[in-house]
Amino acid sequence: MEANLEQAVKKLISDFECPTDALKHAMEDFDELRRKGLEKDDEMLAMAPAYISSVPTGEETGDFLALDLGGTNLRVCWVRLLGEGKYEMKQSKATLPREIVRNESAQPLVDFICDHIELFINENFPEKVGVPEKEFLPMGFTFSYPMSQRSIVDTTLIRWTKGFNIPEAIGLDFGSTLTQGMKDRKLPVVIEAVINDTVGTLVTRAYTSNAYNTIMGVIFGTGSNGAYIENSSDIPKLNDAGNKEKMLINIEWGASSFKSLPATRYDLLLDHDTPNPGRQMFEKRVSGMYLGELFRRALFHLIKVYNFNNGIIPPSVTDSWSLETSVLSRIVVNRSAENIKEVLRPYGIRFRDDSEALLIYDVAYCIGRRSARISSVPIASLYLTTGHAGKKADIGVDGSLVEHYPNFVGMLRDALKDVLGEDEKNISIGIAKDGSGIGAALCALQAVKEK
Ligand SMILES: Nc1ncnc2c1ncn2[C@@H]1O[C@H](COP(=O)(O)OP(=O)(O)OP(=O)(O)O)[C@@H](O)[C@H]1O
Repeated sequence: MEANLEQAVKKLISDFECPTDALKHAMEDFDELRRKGLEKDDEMLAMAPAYISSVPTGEETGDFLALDLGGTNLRVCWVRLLGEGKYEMKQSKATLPREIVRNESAQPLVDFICDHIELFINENFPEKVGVPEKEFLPMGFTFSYPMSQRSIVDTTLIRWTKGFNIPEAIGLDFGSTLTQGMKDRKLPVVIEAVINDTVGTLVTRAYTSNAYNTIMGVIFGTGSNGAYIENSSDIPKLNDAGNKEKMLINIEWGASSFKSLPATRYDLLLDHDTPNPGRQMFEKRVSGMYLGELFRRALFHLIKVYNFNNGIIPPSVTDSWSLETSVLSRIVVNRSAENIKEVLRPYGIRFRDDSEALLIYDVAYCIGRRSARISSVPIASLYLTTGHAGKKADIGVDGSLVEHYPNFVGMLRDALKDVLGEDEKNISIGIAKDGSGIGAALCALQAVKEK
């Protein structure tokens, strides 16, 4: 191993450190951004009221379709809520093609979604084809992009995130666009609720956990974002809360930029090469879409400047976005030279000796650890500033990163302990499995009840 390489990795690791003081400063920044977003629109944090005013008790029942348009996948589901926090679910999943999610026109996306709904209905509900409108299947739609809402179904897309770029759809109500697409195809479906996956995660966790004090839903998937429960009276921009005391708020915290958090050279280079430089800065350090790319950039630097891999830059390291975050998970799961060599061999990475492989482990580890530590900022800030300090509180989480990156929740808890001290023990964190699907069904149920 080259001594220079060891020094370079040490420096890299220290660049990815996130000291407790910086996290605490960022919590203050976050609280300021949160309050501004509650005051008026067009602030850095969208703070979008979801027009859902309560969380489920676990006793809800009913059958619903759910549609989940995430950053990576499309899911069409059938959900049966059984009460007692239980459910049955059937789903079909498709990866969203890049040329569809980066397109001048929204029509290819609408067609793609309608194709999948049609297939799902033909397979599971053939008896519904051709029924009159009052017999249509009620559907909850999880649309996880920054949107403003005027009611539980009326939305306006503010901007795309997570690598989507369909300019035509911005400023429009994507739920209506989709409804029109379904009408054109005569699909027997009616959208009853449009929600964000954060809200879906919160309500799903409340439904399934028996915790009674679920206060937040957090996504760690392609993007990262959260929802929480706010007092309607503390949302100055809300004109009409419809006599509802509480309101679930989708924060869009992926957009936060915390001046106090140090940026590495890899963050700056990555940001520069995205379609939205200077924006979504939290997301670019935390979420699944970006961690693999940060790792690729770190490898590139180590090869180019420190002769790692004998100075050979394989295509997996030259080509942007060619290293998935799942690669980091596979490295970090086992700190043995054998594992690291095996995971990185297909990507054209070779090691002079075992200690060099372990250095690369440390690089992968510090990128994931920083993500988990930064994630503590909005969670701890909300816990402290929305009336939960010193009390038990439960948080639902969902997304491939938190589910599959080894010990992500453990690292998040360590950071919470750093910033909250003993209060960390008051917080329970649990995966809200199938949050987008179950959550969409639960919100559709609430919408139907309130009609
Ligand atoms: N094993 C893994 N470990 C860590 N990250 C992973 C793993 N598998 C997938 N990912 C990352 O998770 C992201 C996809 O997250 P998820 O499966 O929750 O999809 P999604 O619902 O489309 O995302 P979102 O909810 O943000 O819209 C991708 O960016 C991918 O790189």
